[in-house]
Amino acid sequence: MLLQARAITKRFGGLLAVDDVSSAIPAGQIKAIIGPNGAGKSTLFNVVSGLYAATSGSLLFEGEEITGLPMHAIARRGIARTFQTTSLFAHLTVLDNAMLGYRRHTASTLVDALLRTPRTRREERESRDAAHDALRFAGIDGLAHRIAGSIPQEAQKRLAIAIAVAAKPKLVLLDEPVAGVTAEETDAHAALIRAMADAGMTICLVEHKMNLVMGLADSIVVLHHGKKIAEGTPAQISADPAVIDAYLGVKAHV
Ligand SMILES: Nc1ncnc2c1ncn2[C@@H]1O[C@H](COP(=O)(O)OP(=O)(O)OP(=O)(O)O)[C@@H](O)[C@H]1O
Repeated sequence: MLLQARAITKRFGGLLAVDDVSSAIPAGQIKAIIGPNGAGKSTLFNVVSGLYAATSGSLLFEGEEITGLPMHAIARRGIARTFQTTSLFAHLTVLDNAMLGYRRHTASTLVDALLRTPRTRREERESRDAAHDALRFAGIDGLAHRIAGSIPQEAQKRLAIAIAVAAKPKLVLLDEPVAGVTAEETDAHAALIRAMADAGMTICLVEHKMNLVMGLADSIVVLHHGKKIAEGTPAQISADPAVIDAYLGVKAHV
């Protein structure tokens, strides 16, 4: 298993946002987390990526304990994430944003940077190459020198993915990758996510758009009031009465 979550619980005061959730993601799999608003999906992501410390439970990545490590340490292990709300540096270029994604591989200190040591120059070259590769992968290398805040929203979503890809991660956490994009663009994003998996990245995504989830995921975890109520293939999940009751049935009426 690439990632194992064991009995993860996250409490905010009196609220149990994530309640005793266990799951595992084998390398190469696309795992989706679904559930109604407030079910605890983003909170679980935030625990896995190190933004929040779990109240209890443990996380193993490549068999090693990562519970409680800070975000940058988790990123260095090879876990990248995108955020639901775009978290780009809007005033920087598309290329600069993608170069930031590569940071976990660089070791230059401020002194190196000021002295422009050979290490700094080599790392700049490497991160530029990795950033261009990631932008090409996401289909937006043509926008490399544009200001990130000025490109269309769909391209910004692609950039968020490119930033994650530039980190050359083993596991990518995608938080609502197609929120706010059109149906047509959703298909193109699905193809991009599939290409990430084909390139060797393991994917865990939170998404409300069921057509994307059902078409893409190898396995789905369903959360409801912080608890895992089901886990299985898209066919198993779409036929599960508890899931239909808690989520899919409700969505059908919206
Ligand atoms: N930082 C926080 N402080 C306090 N409560 C929080 C915090 N973050 C989330 N919560 C609460 O935890 C619960 C789970 O929220 P979470 O955002 O994880 O749900 P979600 O399934 O991602 O929902 P959505 O689909 O709307 O994004 C909610 O009741 C939410 O209000």
